[in-house]
Amino acid sequence: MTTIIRGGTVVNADRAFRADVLCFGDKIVAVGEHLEAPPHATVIDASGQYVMPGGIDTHTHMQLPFMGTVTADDFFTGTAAGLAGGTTTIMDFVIPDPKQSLLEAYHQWRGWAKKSAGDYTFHVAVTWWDDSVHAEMGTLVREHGVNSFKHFMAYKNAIMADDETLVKSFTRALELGAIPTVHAENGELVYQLQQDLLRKGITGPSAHPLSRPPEVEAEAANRAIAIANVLGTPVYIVHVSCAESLEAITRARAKGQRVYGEALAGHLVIDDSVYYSSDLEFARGHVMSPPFRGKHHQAALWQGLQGGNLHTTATDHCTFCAEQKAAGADDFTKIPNGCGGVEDLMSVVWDAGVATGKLTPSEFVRVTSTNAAQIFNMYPRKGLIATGADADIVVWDPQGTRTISARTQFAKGGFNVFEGRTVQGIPTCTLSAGNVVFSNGELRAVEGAGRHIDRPAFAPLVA
Ligand SMILES: NC(=O)NCCC(=O)O
Ligand SMILES: [Zn+2]
Ligand SMILES: [Zn+2]
Repeated sequence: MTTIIRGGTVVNADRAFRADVLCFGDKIVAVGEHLEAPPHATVIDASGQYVMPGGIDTHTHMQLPFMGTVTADDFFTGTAAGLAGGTTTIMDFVIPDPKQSLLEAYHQWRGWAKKSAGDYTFHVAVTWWDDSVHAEMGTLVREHGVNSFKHFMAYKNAIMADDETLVKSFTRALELGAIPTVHAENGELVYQLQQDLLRKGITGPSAHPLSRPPEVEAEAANRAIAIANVLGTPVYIVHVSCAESLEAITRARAKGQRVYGEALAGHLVIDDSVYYSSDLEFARGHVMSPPFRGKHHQAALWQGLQGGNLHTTATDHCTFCAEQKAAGADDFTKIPNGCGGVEDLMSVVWDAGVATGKLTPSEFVRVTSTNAAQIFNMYPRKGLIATGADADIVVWDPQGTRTISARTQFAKGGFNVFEGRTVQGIPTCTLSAGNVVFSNGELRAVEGAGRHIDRPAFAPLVA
């Protein structure tokens, strides 16, 4: 299939320029002014629009078995929703049960992901430790294109990694040229605070943020950063939600440590008032960890993105419907943690970032794709509009608007944390591997068309 995108402004992380983009098969084969195209080529008119690398959502959970249930979006519906929003690659998580073989879990997730409509790749969680985990990390890196390992410092009595696991896994990741990543929350403190709140009879969703204050996140972020510093490993902190964690990252980076941070679209624009709604279904719908925070944390996160101390944007897309969330109607600790957003990531970051003047279009590309591609070693295949790169492209109308609603979204779960928000900046066309998969509101996602993206170790900018 040959496609030419004519008359737009190509935006890369380093510059923006007027050019046509010619795609053949799954690759970009030419970028330049007034390109010739074969007569049978599909022509996309991008005049007045931006032509940008498709988004990379560094943090999703499709079809995740979690807290006694399974997320509403599977790999087809979740990746298809991403394509509708201009996100063409997701980075999902293999999460082995404690004592489960990492390789067994990896193959399980690879099987589930075969139905993906867009490209995908996996971080693998290290939830326990013994010599077999050490060995399987090596196999995953050398034979399966995994170069990042996730550590949950929260979720005690489930998937929480203790300090021994963190130290041993970080050490192993360093040997292998892989990057350790952490969900930074002190799981013991969360557990104790939860029990305390339940004892006091505070059982509703408003207890959720009380059990996970910023200090709980900051302690874990500081600990992970200190461990990484002692061992000499890079470290990537997922879903940084508060000023205190960002301060830890900023301090470490100022001393030359390779620390990277991810901001979620939700944490950038939603505040903790959602937990105090009298509509308990609405409040439960927002239960995710770390929780939404007070407004000054949002301002800090934007400064982190602007100042280069936060690097990527993501959603932690992890959808549960109201019935699933109702499992915690009498006990907030039983509400499945997670919210959606993969479909809205690009528009929410553009609307609140670029349309308000906080980010330039090139900075937008940097934080929605290029940095992710570089940190996780998919660059220049992903995160760049250039000859030889994957034809994962979003044609972007910077003036176009849309009102986000669960009623019109492609994602499952029947709920949207951005409900009612009118965003400026929308995709008019998305190409995935050279195929038009979304055009002017029409989703043409194909089940199984997505590919697994191998990520070699020793990313040049990181390891
Ligand atoms: N974030 C969340 O609440 N659910 C998904 C699992 C995780 O990332 O912690
Ligand atoms: Zn997490
Ligand atoms: Zn997550």
